[in-house]
Amino acid sequence: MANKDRKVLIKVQNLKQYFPIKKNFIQKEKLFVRANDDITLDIYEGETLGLVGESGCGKSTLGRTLLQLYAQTDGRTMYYGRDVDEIAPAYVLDILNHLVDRKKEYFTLKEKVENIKKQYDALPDGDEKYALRAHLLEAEKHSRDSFLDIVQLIGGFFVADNLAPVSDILVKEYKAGVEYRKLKEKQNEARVAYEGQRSSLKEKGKTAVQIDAATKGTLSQIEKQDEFIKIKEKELEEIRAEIYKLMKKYDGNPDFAKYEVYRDKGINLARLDEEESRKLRKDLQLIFQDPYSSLNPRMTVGQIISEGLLAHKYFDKNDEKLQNYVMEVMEKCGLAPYFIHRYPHQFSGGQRQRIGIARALALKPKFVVCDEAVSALDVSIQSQIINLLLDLKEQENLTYLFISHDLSVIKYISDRVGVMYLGNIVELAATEELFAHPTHPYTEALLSAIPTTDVDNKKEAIILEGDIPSPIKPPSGCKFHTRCRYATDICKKVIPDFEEVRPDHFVACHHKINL
Ligand SMILES: Nc1ncnc2c1ncn2[C@@H]1O[C@H](COP(=O)(O)OP(=O)(O)OP(=O)(O)O)[C@@H](O)[C@H]1O
Repeated sequence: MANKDRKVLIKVQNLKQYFPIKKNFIQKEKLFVRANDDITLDIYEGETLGLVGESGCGKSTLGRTLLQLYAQTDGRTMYYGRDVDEIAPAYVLDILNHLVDRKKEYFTLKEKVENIKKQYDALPDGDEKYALRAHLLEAEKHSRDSFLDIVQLIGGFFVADNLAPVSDILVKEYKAGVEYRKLKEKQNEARVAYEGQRSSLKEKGKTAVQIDAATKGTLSQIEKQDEFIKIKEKELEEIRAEIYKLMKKYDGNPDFAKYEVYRDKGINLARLDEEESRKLRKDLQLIFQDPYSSLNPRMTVGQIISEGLLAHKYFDKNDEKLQNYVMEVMEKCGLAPYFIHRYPHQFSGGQRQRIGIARALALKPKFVVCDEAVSALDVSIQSQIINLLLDLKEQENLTYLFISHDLSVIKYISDRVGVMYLGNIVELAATEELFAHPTHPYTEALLSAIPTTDVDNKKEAIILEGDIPSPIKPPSGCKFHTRCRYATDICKKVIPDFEEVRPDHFVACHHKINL
């Protein structure tokens, strides 16, 4: 299936993660480790995306930033695993409340881009122009970000000269929608509790008449609430009809459809506050590299797996079903249920990694970052864990970001592979395509270093000259130019675009190979 037909789970645009460095007294400027430096990437539902690159290139940082374990420095990370009104983030209401000002702000940013563009176009090729290009790209990015903030929420309404009435009605709809959803959720919980109460009475041997009498009060409350929910539903429908009427006023505008396509139900992860992020954390899980240090030695396996389940209120502490559920997950992950009372030190490395996997998967996540998840294990155990991860992915419909420096593991497990160098993804393609046609010189060098048993077809390993440059002051232009055997003058000056060279195969390089 072509990527454009697949469902995106996470959409990353121009993501930056800079870590500040403490200033000393000789140092004049504030310095940053540019661990992720402008990454744009779609992660599709159900895929395993492999991430490779030398140590320190920013793989772990990317994984953790996507999970919002670090507050990202810049860029957009949109998540489509849940509807925006399910989480009801405050940022959405804030944008809807300030549509008029937001649009003005956007036009100011757009004008700034146009001015820089004019200066840029007037300059002859040369250093001054190259320097201005970086500035232009940055300004374009800010303007686009501001545009997307608005248009993703209001679509075609963007054409309205006066956004005040649009703002009013959309705020009304948003508030009513969130209230309605909450009421429905509460009502579902009340119904489950009611059924639970009835079946426990039945287990205690009560007759139908006795059960009816004991639960009559709860039932009448539920029915009353049903009436109230119906009223709220009607109110919401009326607001939506009003919105539709307002939309009719604008949909004849030739630009309406153009803006309407930007409407987006995703959640901007970086804009969530702590409580909102917490609600999503169960969806986004991490399996660590080191099965030794990532498990608390003072907790039993049962406690380790239950911890997240209790924190996210899947179960109550005294719920009898908790232990059964933990044992079920353990079994799925290849751990005998009677291990539940054992401590981590009583297990081998492979078994500990299974505990780490069970801990993450117990929460029924949608997206899992596996950060060097098998690197600390013996080769024979590695393949068991990889196969377990693949089986679980199928069963639970998971999406993986699989980080590894080991290309054979990446080749085996991934549907697509991203190659990172000094904070950027320099090449991205389907696994087979990438291994058959490495198009970035860095990928070519990485692949040439994989040991092979094919004696007749032995390719010579390409030795990368020089050290990995510092991510604090990375080389100008293409960051790989200091070690690239094809580099020319342009590579030192111009940041290469991330271009699609074949369907769904992207590369950032001025001298692409194997084309
Ligand atoms: N919390 C942090 N504070 C400051 N710098 C950091 C932090 N985390 C990572 N870095 C720096 O960011 C860069 C990228 O590190 P990262 O761990 O993401 O790379 P990696 O590709 O995962 O490497 P490895 O395979 O060695 O873990 C490195 O220069 C690292 O020193």
